[in-house]
Amino acid sequence: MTTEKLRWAAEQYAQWGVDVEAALAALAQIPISIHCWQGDDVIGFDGAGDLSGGIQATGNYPGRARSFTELKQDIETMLCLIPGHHRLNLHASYAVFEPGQKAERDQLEIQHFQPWIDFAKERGLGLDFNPTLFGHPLAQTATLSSADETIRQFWIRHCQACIRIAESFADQLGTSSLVNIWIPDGLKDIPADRTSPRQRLKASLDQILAMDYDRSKVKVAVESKVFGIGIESYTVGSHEFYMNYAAQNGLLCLLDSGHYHPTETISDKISAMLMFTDELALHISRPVRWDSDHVVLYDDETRQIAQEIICSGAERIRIATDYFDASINRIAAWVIGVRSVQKALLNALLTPQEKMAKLQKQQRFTELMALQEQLKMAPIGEVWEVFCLRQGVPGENAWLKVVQDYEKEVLLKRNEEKEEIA
Ligand SMILES: C[C@H](O)[C@H](O)[C@@H](O)C(=O)CO
Ligand SMILES: [Mn+2]
Repeated sequence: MTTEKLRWAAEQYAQWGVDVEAALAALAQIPISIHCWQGDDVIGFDGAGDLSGGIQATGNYPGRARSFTELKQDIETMLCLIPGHHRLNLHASYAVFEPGQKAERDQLEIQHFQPWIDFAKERGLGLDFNPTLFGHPLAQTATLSSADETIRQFWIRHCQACIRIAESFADQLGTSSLVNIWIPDGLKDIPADRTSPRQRLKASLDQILAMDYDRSKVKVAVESKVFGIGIESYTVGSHEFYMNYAAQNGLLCLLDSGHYHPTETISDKISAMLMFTDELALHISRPVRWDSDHVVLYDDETRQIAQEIICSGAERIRIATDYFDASINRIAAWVIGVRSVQKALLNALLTPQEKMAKLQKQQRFTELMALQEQLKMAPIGEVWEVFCLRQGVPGENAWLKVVQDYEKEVLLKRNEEKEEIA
């Protein structure tokens, strides 16, 4: 039945000159860096402090992962429901300590992440990393832009420790690791001095990058933001700051789709940024009114982002997901979000891009619009089902039952059991 369906779908797409098998093969080669923090509402394991920094995981759905063991179990369940081969994106706050062991964030070492490396090695996953400059007593006011030198140096040491740890990820897993720096520094109301914090942030980044590390193994990215809760009027790490800093220092500029003004989209930025840099990093999220970190859906902007990724060359773009929804089953949130990104990438791979670019160049906009609308009725669902089948994961109508069974057998029992330690 599936073969018949794929044959019929392939015939439909062939009318537009699209090769379905080539699209399926290309999709299987595009890794998504899946964020670990959807599994536990960005709390982490080091108990340093409640989530802060102007971000929020809203909702209180039962069964949140409370330890490495529980989060690993949830990630394993999630990975069985997502087609393809991907990467795991960790935050430094997910350090795994032996009972009674602890380490401050500026003292973190590879031993604190070896359980994650072993997990990744067993499953053929790459690991990406994020210094955690929030949810900590020394992140209450500012971090890399702090006027308190002791605080600023603490966070510089933390970022340098994370680069050293990521270098070991790359050594042990044989794939480079992205270290993405995002800081929550900013002000609730109108600043008197926008310049000095930015001068301190620049000095901090210069000091971090002065360390000796292998730039073929560790790719450092910097992530901008327009505002956060409690820092509505000014963020030190603005897009203009990081876009220029990244270009001047050979870093990746990371665009988070929830970090711009409500009517501003990152899809339009991708081709412009890649005119002037070799690589770009993305956090695909879904803002609703603000950087609300809603689960990514198969919507217009996600499809546009995917279109730009495929047109620009997926090998130049590090794709990651970033959202944290605590109002629904957290494994379902992962599965829906990552599969939405993949569906959007498949849609882009099934688009007759050259044909459409030619219509634009010839200013045949009537035909272009008609073709764009016609393609919305194309049978992508049949092709997606075959992709899931070939990748050994349940199709659209089957994966939720697996999550619901897991919820009954595992997640709901967590509330009855005491919290595990490791
Ligand atoms: C937890 C992540 O580091 C965080 O979401 C950051 O990437 C971000 O987008 C903050 O708004
Ligand atoms: Mn982000």
